[in-house]
Amino acid sequence: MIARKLADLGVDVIEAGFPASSEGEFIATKKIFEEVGDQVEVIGLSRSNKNDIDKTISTGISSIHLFIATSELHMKYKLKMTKEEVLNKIYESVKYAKDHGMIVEFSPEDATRTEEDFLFTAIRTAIEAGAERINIPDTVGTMHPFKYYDMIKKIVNFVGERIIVSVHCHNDFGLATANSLAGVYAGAKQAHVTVNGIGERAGNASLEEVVMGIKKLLNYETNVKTWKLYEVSRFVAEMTGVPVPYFKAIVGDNAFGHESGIHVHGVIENPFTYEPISPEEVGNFRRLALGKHSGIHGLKKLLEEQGIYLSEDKLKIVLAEIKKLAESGNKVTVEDAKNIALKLMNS
Ligand SMILES: CC(=O)SCCNC(=O)CCNC(=O)[C@H](O)C(C)(C)COP(=O)(O)OP(=O)(O)OC[C@H]1O[C@@H](n2cnc3c(N)ncnc32)[C@H](O)[C@@H]1OP(=O)(O)O
Ligand SMILES: CC(C)C(=O)C(=O)O
Repeated sequence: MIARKLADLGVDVIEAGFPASSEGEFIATKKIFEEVGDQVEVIGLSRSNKNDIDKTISTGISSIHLFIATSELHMKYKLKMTKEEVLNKIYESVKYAKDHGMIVEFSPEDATRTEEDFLFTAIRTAIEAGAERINIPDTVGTMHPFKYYDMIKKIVNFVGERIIVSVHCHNDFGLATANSLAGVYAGAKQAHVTVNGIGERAGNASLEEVVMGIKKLLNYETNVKTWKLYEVSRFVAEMTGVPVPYFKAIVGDNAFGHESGIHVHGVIENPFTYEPISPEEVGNFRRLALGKHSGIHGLKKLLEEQGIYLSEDKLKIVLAEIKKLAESGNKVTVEDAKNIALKLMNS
């Protein structure tokens, strides 16, 4: 169901699963390919070994994302392999997948903590074996945008026009979106993202933020129908049981929420004063709230929407009541404002 939503949203690629990791992932990847493979590229994640590759191929998909770690830390403690062994694995696995007709994306896992010379050797090895996409994972989110920009720029120049460079950013320092945008600005043509930024630890770069950043901040185009972002976000939240944070950019319930009087006044006059994106553009909604920060303009508008028209003096009285209510720890609703106004009108 999520894959259908993503295909409809207009993403270019869905990484459907890791077929060798379980029967469920195998079936899901196969089914997703059968359901939406005619609309969107479906790719499967795989370690750099024959067993995982064979399993991925047997789902019927024709794109594979191969990865193996290249940092000293991961090679020594996790893989227990030498550099030479890792390079051999890269060459053999990419070549094997290519010989089976796959489109190959290769990731040097933990790329951003990999010694530079070795990283370039690993990338060159993957390309020589036939990889057509190189993904540069910031596996534990330790880059910052300036550094990641420089790194991606160098890699884009190194691999040339024929190879697509991709970015994959984790959010351990809250920089996944910023780093993804820095990578795209440096020439990456693909970004790995997840709906609502869900993922291991602090999560991955969020689809909604990266898409809107590319569109509005970099002024590049994607194929994503941005007005469906909110709907997809909520669908994934419901299916996963992982709620969307209230203050989440783009798709959070408060992403277009305004309470402060000065802001609400600005938005009433011209929404662009306090909304860099219009809520409709991402399928979200504007929410004007009442509270201790409210001002006359916003209160007037909310009451008039309820059919209540008060003089300036009366509005001031209602506003004072609202602030008092809010400051005593209550959440103030439009209904509260309406009741206060009606009481005043009848007194
Ligand atoms: C940064 C990332 O996101 S990487 C992708 C993360 N995703 C996953 O891990 C998918 C879910 N994983 C799983 O279901 C399981 O971990 C499996 C099926 C992949 C492997 O399970 P197990 O065989 O029980 O091994 P386990 O997970 O404990 O250890 C991983 C093994 O893979 C090896 N390995 C890790 N990465 C790679 C790689 N890219 N290429 C080859 N081997 C690798 C490790 O060295 C270790 O090998 P060992 O068993 O010989 O010591
Ligand atoms: C497999 C790779 C791309 C990964 O998920 C990571 O390094 O974070």
